[in-house]
Amino acid sequence: MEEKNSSRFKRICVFCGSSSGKKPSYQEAAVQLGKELVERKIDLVYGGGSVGLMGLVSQAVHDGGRHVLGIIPKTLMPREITGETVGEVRAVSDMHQRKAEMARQADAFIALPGGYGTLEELLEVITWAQLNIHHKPV
Ligand SMILES: CC(C)=CCNc1ncnc2c1ncn2[C@@H]1O[C@H](COP(=O)(O)O)[C@@H](O)[C@H]1O
Repeated sequence: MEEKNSSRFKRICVFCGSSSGKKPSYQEAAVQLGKELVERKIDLVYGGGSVGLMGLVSQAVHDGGRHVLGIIPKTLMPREITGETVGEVRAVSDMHQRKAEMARQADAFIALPGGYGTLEELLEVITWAQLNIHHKPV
């Protein structure tokens, strides 16, 4: 069978909810996106949580054997990590550093459903693109 890759993206940043959301379709989409990244041989960078949609997408990518890089402020660890996280977890000092590091590590950005946090992260990378701070697809 022909392989789906080779994507021009090595690692994609996914922004998504720290909760699972109201509709099962959100959870399905998170798992489906994770599998799609695996199929295209793309690694993941994300906010590092094990909760909600963040947990689902990171688990799917990790289960498929791709590298998962989670970037999380130390202070958020008790709140957004329950049990084990998958892949590599990098602790940073604050939210700004987290977003900067996620943006630096990614070749492109994808947002799934989420709350204010997801919206804020997405809008930041959109405005950074508008300001020519980066030229990565959102
Ligand atoms: C309204 C506003 C601009 C608030 C600023 N607040 C935030 N800024 C940046 N990241 C956040 C903020 N709130 C939550 N996050 C992060 O965004 C991720 C998704 O959160 P959410 O479930 O979509 O929520 C979580 O990892 C969370 O730590």
